[in-house]
Amino acid sequence: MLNGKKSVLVINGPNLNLLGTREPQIYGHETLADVEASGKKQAESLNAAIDFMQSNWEGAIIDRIHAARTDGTDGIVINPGGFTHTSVAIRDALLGVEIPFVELHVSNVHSREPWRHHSYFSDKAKAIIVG
Ligand SMILES: O=C1C[C@@](O)(C(=O)O)C[C@@H](O)[C@@H]1O
Repeated sequence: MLNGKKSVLVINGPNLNLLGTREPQIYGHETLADVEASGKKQAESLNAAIDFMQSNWEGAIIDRIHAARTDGTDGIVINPGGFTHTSVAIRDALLGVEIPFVELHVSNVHSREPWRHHSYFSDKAKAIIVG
């Protein structure tokens, strides 16, 4: 809780800073700023606090997750980008802080290359949003 409000942390991993220009046929035309603005609006309508971070660095994402343990974060929404399919370390960070998380992907990873079907997060996520 943050100032009496439920608090959500939204983490976007590598290459998601390029949303809007990156392979728009897969990821669409909305920028990360657009996505964050609509998340902010949604949080306001729910009287919740929201914070956003994006990084292309695995360690920076892990450090932010660790900080969430003591900054009042109640839940995390994470799009780990390419780290979805590789990162035991980000998985361990999420499990280590014991904050419930939702896994989110802009594209439907299950309709793409077979190696995108495996996620290090899905079995521990409270919910999964794809596509
Ligand atoms: O970077 C990304 C974005 C992604 O997480 C998505 O949002 O659809 C899917 C991943 O496979 C990919 O590496």
